[in-house]
Amino acid sequence: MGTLVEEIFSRKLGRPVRAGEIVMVDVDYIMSHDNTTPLAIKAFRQIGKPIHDKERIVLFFDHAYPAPNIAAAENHRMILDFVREQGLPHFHREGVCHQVMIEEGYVRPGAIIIGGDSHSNTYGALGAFGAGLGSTEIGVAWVTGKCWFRIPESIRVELRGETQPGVSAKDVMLHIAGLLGMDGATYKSVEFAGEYIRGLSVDERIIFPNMSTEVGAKCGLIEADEVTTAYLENEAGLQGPFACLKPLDAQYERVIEVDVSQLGPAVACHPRVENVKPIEEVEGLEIHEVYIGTCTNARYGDIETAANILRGKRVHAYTRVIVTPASERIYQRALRAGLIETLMDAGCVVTQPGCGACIGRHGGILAAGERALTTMNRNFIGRMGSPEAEIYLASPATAAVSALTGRITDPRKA
Ligand SMILES: CC(C)[C@H](C(=O)O)[C@@H](O)C(=O)O
Ligand code: SF4
Repeated sequence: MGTLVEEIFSRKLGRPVRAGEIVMVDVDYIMSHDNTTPLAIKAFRQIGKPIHDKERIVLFFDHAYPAPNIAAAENHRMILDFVREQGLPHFHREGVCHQVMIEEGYVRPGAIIIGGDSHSNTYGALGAFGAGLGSTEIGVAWVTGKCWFRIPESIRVELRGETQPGVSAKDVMLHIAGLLGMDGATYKSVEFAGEYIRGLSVDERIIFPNMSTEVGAKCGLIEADEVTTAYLENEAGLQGPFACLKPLDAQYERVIEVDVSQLGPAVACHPRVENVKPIEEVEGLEIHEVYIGTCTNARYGDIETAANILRGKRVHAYTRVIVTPASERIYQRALRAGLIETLMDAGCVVTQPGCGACIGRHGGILAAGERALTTMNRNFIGRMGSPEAEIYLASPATAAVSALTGRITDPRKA
């Protein structure tokens, strides 16, 4: 009996655990990528002991892949040598780590997964505990197969109603980020629930735990239901039974209720995610780059939304528009459906799957004085390149409509 995070840890440990307790648990998977694996390897070498279970380690090249410069190339070389030396079986290059973790079936309801990446919270969309940790802890977990946690207190976000046309799950999450603020859920578990969440696809649900990181949360969770299990069977190739845990007689530190039918399209303004404004307040602001990508909003439905808006039109002459599908699977599906052609005909640059322009390494770096409108989750200073550039966060529909005008534009007016 307890909150969803308490239920997940209680099941794993075989005894009831409560918020505030410090526990040591076996982790199901340990994820890291090209940006965080090098320091994990360093810690691993310092410990000098063998890997506990190779099956539980999942490694990615996604943050700067294919290598955009010599340093990234040397980095990949070093990691690949390690993968071969250790004979690690789970090595991926098919897109953003979090998306591929889910697609490839590493994420099961009830699982405990740690990742050397702050958006490892994403796995909570399928009822798994996912948390980001530092590289040293990743290296230690390779050796022990375990990790310690302080069980977090929980905030419940109850969402009801249906969104109006032109308003998407991203707008709802931006609204919540504005409501909670960037330290509004520090080290908490944020449970997203209610009829609105139940009515969303897994692809849309992912946005909420993914961006729980932006409000400081240790994890973001959605209880697994029949939508989750259908996804796991049909998309991730998993077979049940699944541990679809539910909170029971739970004690929440705070319960927030939002009627989503009252919300309009939202924009998180530079340089803080919590700086969320109704689109009317920023409409008309000139933009130099539109970036549709990342683990937050580059799934099939997002690409489809953008393609439907851009079909038969041309993006603004002075705005570059970059679309980076989150994974190869999404890219190929979009290709087969003709969406990539539609986007290219409209003047978009479609890049290889991965983190792309998200952290300013390659594929869409901003110059000083430039302003980007993107479907990402973060907009702090310097995130996409020059510290003198500005980043505004929005939904795929807002991004696509704005690509046509070169200015922040309300998707309801398209
Ligand atoms: C580079 C990596 C460690 C980082 C993270 O942990 O989140 C990145 O993925 C990000 O989104 O800022
Ligand atoms: S897409 Fe962006 S937010 Fe997601 S893991 Fe990559 S760099 Fe981080």
